[in-house]
Amino acid sequence: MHLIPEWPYLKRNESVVQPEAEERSQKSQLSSRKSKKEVEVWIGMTVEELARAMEKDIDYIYESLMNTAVDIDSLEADSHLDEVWIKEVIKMAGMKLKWSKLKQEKVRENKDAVKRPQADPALLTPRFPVVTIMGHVDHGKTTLLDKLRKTQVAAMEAGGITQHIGAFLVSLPSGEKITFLDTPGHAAFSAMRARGAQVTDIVILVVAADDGVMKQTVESIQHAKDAQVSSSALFLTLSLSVPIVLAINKCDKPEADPEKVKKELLAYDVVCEDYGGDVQAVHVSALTGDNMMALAEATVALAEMLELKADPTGPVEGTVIESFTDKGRGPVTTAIIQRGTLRKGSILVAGKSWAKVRLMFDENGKTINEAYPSMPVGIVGWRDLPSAGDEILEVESEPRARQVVDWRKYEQEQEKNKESLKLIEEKRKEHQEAHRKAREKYGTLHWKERSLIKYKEKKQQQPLKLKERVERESNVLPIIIKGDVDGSVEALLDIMDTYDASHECELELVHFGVGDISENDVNLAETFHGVIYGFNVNAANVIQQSAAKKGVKIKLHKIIYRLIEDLQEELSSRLPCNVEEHVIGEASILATFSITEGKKKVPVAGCRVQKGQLEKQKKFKLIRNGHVLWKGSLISLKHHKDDISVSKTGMDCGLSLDEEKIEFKVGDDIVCYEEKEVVAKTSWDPGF
Ligand SMILES: Nc1nc2c(ncn2[C@@H]2O[C@H](COP(=O)(O)OP(=O)(O)OP(=O)(O)O)[C@@H](O)[C@H]2O)c(=O)[nH]1
Repeated sequence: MHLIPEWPYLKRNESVVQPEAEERSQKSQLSSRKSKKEVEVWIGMTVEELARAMEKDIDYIYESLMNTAVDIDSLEADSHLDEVWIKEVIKMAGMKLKWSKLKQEKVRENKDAVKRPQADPALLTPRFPVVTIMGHVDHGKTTLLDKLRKTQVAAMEAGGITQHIGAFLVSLPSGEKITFLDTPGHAAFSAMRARGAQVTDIVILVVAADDGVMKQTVESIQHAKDAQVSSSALFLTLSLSVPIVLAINKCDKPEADPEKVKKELLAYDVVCEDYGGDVQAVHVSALTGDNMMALAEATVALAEMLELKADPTGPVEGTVIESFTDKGRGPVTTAIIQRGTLRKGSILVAGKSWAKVRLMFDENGKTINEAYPSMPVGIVGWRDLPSAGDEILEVESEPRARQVVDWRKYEQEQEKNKESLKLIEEKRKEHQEAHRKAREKYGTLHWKERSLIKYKEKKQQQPLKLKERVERESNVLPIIIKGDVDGSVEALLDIMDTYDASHECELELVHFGVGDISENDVNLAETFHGVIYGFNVNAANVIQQSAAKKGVKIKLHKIIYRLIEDLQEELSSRLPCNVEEHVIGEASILATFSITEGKKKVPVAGCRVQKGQLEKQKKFKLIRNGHVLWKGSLISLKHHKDDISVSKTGMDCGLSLDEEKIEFKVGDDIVCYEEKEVVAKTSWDPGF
């Protein structure tokens, strides 16, 4: 690797790979090491950051990496450099590297809590099914759930008040139990699936017998097919869909046609038992409660076939079904327990929240002390509100819960950082593409030469000399750009490139370069009536005084977008003002007649002022059916026979216009207005 000797920005003593260096005595090597400049670096630093840390310009970094494996063409100021290249550049510059403690990213140890491995089959005990009811709008999901819930309430002591906790348990006379989720079907299902959580063992698909298979029926089937089964008996075949029980509803209606429903479902691979498949179909009426028990039994029968089992021992695992904030209790969640047994005092984590369980209750609001797998339970004690679908895991202690939440927040932060890096990378690629196109046009010329060619091309397109144009037209802004380093001038020129002829004021680059503002810059600006923009450069007092004398504006900035804002303002100030009309008064024409003045007949409009006032000295327009027929001044404004200067709301007046050919019509409108100049704003927005 070597540096190009003629590179102008590389001072001799900055070159590292000096063959003589090896021949130096140990003593001199030691002393040179001591005097080496120390550069603070960190992983992921950008080209620009490295240049700044080394007190060099960006081109220095490019040149240093020129003959390495780095793809220079795709390297931008904000490109992140690999650790190896950071080291290489520092080494080549003969500088010493120091890893920054603050910015160096330490790889944090993963402190997340995770589910336990599959339970030993010997520990598994039977559990009851968790069921979701799905189907098309108005096919009777809510009525069905209500009926099922009431069966339960009736089975309990009369007058029991049910509480909506997103799920409820139904006990059948046979002693079997079913947990129904009563969260809005699709939304809850999708939220849980999006988080990879699956709590449903069975879907009851409700189809109205008088309506048949509809759009959301098909979507529900798709949801059931896409979902994964949480059933322990089926855990080896995770790709299996959630089994369906078909509830053909509204069978009490005379127009009900259950057979049509079954036939229609064949097209979606839902094959009922009558058709040789394994889907049980139950004809029900959610309204009358007919066959409710048969539906529950069909569900239990399917659950038995699924051999649903869970491990009720060890730390709890579950899923958040719903979460809400209760005025008195704070954040509350409803959960379905899937493993272990939840007890008061357990420490849980879910999403980025944790809880020490203070209170547990069932759907009847009754405090419970334990919740087993498949049981819906309300949990109080959360620090923040977890989301539906979040996985609940029990951890050993509060400090451990805090650690998990901390880690998850950190991980989310990292994700966000990655996303912004991705965005930066996309921007870099866009720039790279623009550069590639420019290179196709200009070959491998240095950017300075490219800018000069572009500058000359532009000049050729505009044959009139700039000076003459500036003198003739006020909407031309000649500018001179000075920057501290090549990189900043190039960046500014790139931004100027986004300015095109479609913008109302012409932007003319008269001169650009690196370094402080000079007398020459001031002279050029004076000649062309231009403005000097300096980025990270100075203008000595004498220069400032000379500029002031010559009426030349020097604008110095240290932040690039401030410079652009300033330039936008300057461009705006060169634009002609916009003229806006302000209405002073409106009148409608009630009668038309003419008067004789000398030999001439002058048409007169008899008006009533409806709004504001008419002022004789202001401008007027005549409007018919929304179209402006005339704009101009009045030659007379009268009240009866008297000349007046103002006619106010509600007053009648007669007026004649400075255009005699106009014929007034009853119903026309007269508008009195004035014109106001409004400062225009440039439409150029380079996106800062
Ligand atoms: N005749 C008859 N009407 C029913 C039956 N089940 C529900 N309905 C009526 O059908 C209408 C819709 O019932 P819902 O239970 O609100 O239907 P849904 O599927 O929950 O509707 P969304 O919540 O909008 O998706 C209501 O007017 C019910 O009274 C039934 O078995 N027979």
